[in-house]
Amino acid sequence: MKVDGKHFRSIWRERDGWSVGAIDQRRLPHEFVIARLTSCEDAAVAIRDMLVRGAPLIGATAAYGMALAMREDASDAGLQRAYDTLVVARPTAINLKWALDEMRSSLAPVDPVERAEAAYARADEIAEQDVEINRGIADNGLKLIEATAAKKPGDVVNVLTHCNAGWLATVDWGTATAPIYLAHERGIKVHVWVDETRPRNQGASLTAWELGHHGVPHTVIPDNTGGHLMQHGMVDLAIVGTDRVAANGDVCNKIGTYLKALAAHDNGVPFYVALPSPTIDFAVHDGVRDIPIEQRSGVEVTDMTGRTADGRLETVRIVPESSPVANYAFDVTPARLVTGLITERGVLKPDRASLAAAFPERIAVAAK
Ligand SMILES: CSC[C@@H](O)[C@@H](O)C(=O)COP(=O)(O)O
Repeated sequence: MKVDGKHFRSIWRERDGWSVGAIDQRRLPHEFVIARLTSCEDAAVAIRDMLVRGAPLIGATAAYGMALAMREDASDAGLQRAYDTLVVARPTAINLKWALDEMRSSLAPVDPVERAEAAYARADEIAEQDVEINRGIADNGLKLIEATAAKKPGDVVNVLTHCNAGWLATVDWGTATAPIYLAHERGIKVHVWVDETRPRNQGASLTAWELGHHGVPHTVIPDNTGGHLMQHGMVDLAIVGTDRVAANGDVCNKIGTYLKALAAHDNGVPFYVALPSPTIDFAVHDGVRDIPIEQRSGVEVTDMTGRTADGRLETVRIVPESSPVANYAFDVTPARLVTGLITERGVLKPDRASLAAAFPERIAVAAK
């Protein structure tokens, strides 16, 4: 996607051929800063500290982290050590484990002398595959936006989204935003309601920044606004991303997604989830019960950072010093509240049979 006319992906191999460039997402929307990752530890810290975030990008970063690790120590022990370091960086997005499993199984049979080269090649493939998958999601989700547009000729299609499931959260295009970008490119009038997404404000900081740079009309709303908009016919459809979809179609995504799905259900607003197939976890049968929910530092809740009028970044506390806080980073929306899963292989019903029929090769892997 473009930033000030220049094409960027969220992660790439630098010109030196071995170090890895990534946009430091903690600094957006205030500053556009590129970070250079030069070790497996750098990649693990980038994921843990959310320099990079978003399920597919976490997976791609982990893949490059393995490649960086193979430059340092390509032995069997080194391979396992890199896997163990990266796999615990964040617990909820299953793309992390998916990418590491892919890397480990393709590298294990390779002679250690050739492992570093093979690791970069496989990491590049994982990144390219993400872009291709998201293009598939764009095509399949576009049909839903087109169908909505056809019902209100000349009118704007209003899409509500939560968190950032845009190109910054993937390698390119995004998942939830991919159909929106394509619809915009095709001349369909779309407008996006962007949930601010407390506590880290990925909607206000990242989705709004992305959409703005791409010229897509949008409005940032406080997280509590969606229900009101839906009651008044101001949302045609909701499209969100996901960090893990269980075999039964339950969807884990950024905290607050469940509440939006409830409001959508109550108001007859279609609620779609866009997902690349690596986000499906066939090993988890009941998402509400079994998907691990990351709990993050309370500082994300108590403190807010922003730019002052004279251009300084300032962090202020907004909660009384003595009040305890809780920071659950994700929640799970039961499949019964999801209208459809927008995947690279079509829009699926959120149930075991549909997921299994569309992605049989993933079941075999989960069963191993
Ligand atoms: C295509 S990204 C889908 C999800 O990863 C996204 O909606 C989300 O919840 C991101 O959470 P984050 O905590 O910012 O990594």
